[in-house]
Order: sequence, then structure tokens, then C-alpha cells
Amino acid sequence: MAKLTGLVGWRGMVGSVLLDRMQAEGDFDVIEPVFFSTSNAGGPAPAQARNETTLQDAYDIEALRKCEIILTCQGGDYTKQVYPQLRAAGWQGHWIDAASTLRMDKDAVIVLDPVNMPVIKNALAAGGNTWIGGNCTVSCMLMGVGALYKAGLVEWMSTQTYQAASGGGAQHMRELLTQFGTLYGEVAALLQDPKSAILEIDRTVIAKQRALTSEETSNFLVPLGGSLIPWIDSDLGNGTSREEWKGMAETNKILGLGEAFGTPAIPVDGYCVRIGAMRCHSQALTFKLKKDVPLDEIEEMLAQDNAWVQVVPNTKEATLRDLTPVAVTGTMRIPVGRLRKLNMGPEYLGAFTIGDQLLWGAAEPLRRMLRILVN
Ligand SMILES: NC(=O)C1=CN([C@@H]2O[C@H](COP(=O)(O)OP(=O)(O)OC[C@H]3O[C@@H](n4cnc5c(N)ncnc54)[C@H](OP(=O)(O)O)[C@@H]3O)[C@@H](O)[C@H]2O)C=CC1
Ligand SMILES: N[C@@H](CC(=O)OP(=O)(O)O)C(=O)O
Repeated sequence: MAKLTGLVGWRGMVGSVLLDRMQAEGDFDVIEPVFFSTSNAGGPAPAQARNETTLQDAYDIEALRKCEIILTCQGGDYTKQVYPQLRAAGWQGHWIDAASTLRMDKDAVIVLDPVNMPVIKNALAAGGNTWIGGNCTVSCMLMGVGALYKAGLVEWMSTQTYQAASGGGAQHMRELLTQFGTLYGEVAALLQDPKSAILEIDRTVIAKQRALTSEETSNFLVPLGGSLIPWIDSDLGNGTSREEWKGMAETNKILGLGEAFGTPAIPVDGYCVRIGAMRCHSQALTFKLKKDVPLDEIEEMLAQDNAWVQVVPNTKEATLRDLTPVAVTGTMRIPVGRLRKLNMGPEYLGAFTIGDQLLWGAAEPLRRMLRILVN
């Protein structure tokens, strides 16, 4: 019999992408879905509902307890409130979650099955029932270059990210576009005049950026349109942002490395930067490999790793065609390009990779975990 699966957070941005993917992959044919809401219990369930026509209350522990699986994209506050209550009530079902809240819990597994199926299988065999999607930057990076880690080749990795507005949520995307529109409006007349001075346009734009009101920057706190923000998530107080901390902590946990697994962790560090892209996270990677491996072997290893990675030849033409957020948005492709040995020596490898942070960065690992549980 199909497993009763509670869906929470399906109306949000991540949840909507998830529902589209579940529909496309026929996931609703193999589960018995129950739709929950934090704001509209009793309202109409979406078209994918089968037996239930109305939404259930996402805070109703008794209703949630009936589910064998709960998949939530509702966010960290919801997880913090509901998950402990459910477990305290003796619920032994499978909890699949997009939020970061439980990621580092010792009983939770960060799921990215094309990369860490053995870790997932071990946890399943040991009775694991808490499955958390990884940070979007980490998941997209590992989908692209996981082969190097699997082959035990990485001594350390440094990443410099270029993260899209969507990582902050839907309101952040709106704010970015509104800022671009405001700036354009400020200089539209000057732009239409081919004889106008570019430095006057520039002066007008920076004056407007600096004059944006707190309402116009309420999500990012400072202008992002025509600028960037080299800090994502909270300040850990040691010079590192929480997003940067996740790079090492989550990469190692996904791979089953580090103290908790009784093995040394691989150092990962770098800077996480918000830029004015819509929903693709990009990152420039520097690897120190444990040995000199020829570039063609590395390319072959990466290309063979999974069905979604795409090695992009390191030429200007291929890079402009295949290795931009515009090329990747809305697709499952994870291009890895700009692959070359760096001047520091033959063990130093450079790469650039991009992923849609709402697909591989959020929704896809969750629906794949659901399929692992129901298959
Ligand atoms: N944004 C991202 O890039 C990533 C997010 N995540 C995680 O997923 C969580 C959800 O993120 P995200 O989907 O961006 O959040 P959203 O704000 O888009 O959705 C979260 C919930 O807000 C409620 N909601 C209120 N108003 C609206 C509205 N107008 N349209 C849609 N939903 C509305 C819905 O709950 P209800 O139907 O119950 O009212 C919805 O499920 C995050 O908190 C985070 O933990 C993880 C990885 C990446
Ligand atoms: N912090 C990411 C988005 C995100 O939701 O990350 P996490 O799932 O680790 O909280 C970003 O802003 O781009």
C-alpha cells in the first residue's frame, strides 16, 4: 500500500518547485499524499491530492502522527516547533526537511543520494528516520565535483561563491528586480541619449543606490542591484559567516567524513557572496589534490560521476554558452567548467560550477529521498 505522506510547505517557493518535480517524476503515483497548511487548514487541497480534498492543520500533532513520512519545506521555525513535539509523542516516521535546523544533529543524515547513497543506506539499515536536504551551495558543488572527493583526491578545497537572490527567499528576488528597475528609471532618459556622458550616468546610479530607503532594501539590508554583498547568513563572531561555516561542516557530513565518523575532515573554506543573479548559485573552486592527476583524467572522472554533471570545455565559446546562471536556470544540469591546473603547481586544480539552487540546491534531494523510502 502507498505510504501516507504528509506534505508541508508545498505552497512556498521551494515547495512549488518540489511539487512540479514530483509531478514530472510521477511521485504522486507511488505515495498517498496528505497536504498540510500552517495558515489555511480546511482550505482546498491542491490538484495533486487524491482522497483528501481539504488542507490539514500543519500544527496538529495527531494528524501529522498518522503519516508514515512527512516532507517539509516550511522552514526552520516550523521544524523547531513541530519536530520535537512529534518525536516526543512517539512518532517513528520518516521526516524529510529542507530547513537547516536539524542538519548537524547526530541522528540526522544530510541527503544527496547521487553523492552519498552509501551514507544514506547505512543510516537506513541502522533505523535512521531524519533526512535533511543540504545547504544549496554545498549540494550544487558536490553534484558537480563529488567525483574528486569520492576518489579520495582532495587534500583541501577553497570556494568563492556567487549566490543568487533566491537563496534569501521570494521577497529577496522581488527586491533585487525592483532595485534594478529603480536604478534604470533614474537614468532612462540619459541612456536613451547616445551622447550622454557615461560618468554622469554612473554618478546618478551610485547616488540613487546610496539613497535607497530602508523599505527598498528591507530584505538584503543594503542595495544588491548593481552591487554585491560579501556576507551571507549570520555572523559567527569569529570572522566567518554561517554560510561559509556550512561549506566545511556539511561537505564532510554528507561524505561521511569527520569526527562523527571517526575520520579526519577535509578542510573546506572560502567566501560566500550574494550577487544579483536570480536562482542559480555559482562558485569558483580551488583544489589542492593529493597528487598530480592529468586534466583529461579529471574531466573523465567528473563527467562519469552522475547523469546531471556536464563538463564544459575550457574555452570562451563553451563557457559563455553553457556556464552561466542564465543557461542553467530551471534545468537539472550541473555544469563544471574552467577546469585547469593553476600556476601554484600540478596538484592545484581550478574549476567553476553552477547549479539551480531551487532544484539540486533544495527540492530535488528531498523528492529523491522520498523515492528511496517508498521504493
Ligand atoms: N529559498 C531557498 O533557497 C531555500 C530554502 N530552504 C528552506 O525552505 C524553507 C522555505 O523556503 P521558501 O520556499 O523560500 O519559503 P516561502 O516563504 O516561499 O514559503 C514558506 C511558507 O510560507 C507560507 N506562505 C505565506 N505566504 C505565502 C505566499 N504568498 N506564497 C507562498 N507561500 C506563502 C506557506 O505556508 P502555508 O501554505 O502553510 O501558509 C509556505 O509554505 C526555508 O525556510 C528554508 O528552511 C532550503 C534551501 C533553499
Ligand atoms: N543560505 C542560502 C539559502 C538556504 O536556505 O540555505 P540553508 O538551507 O543552508 O539555510 C542562501 O542564502 O543562498
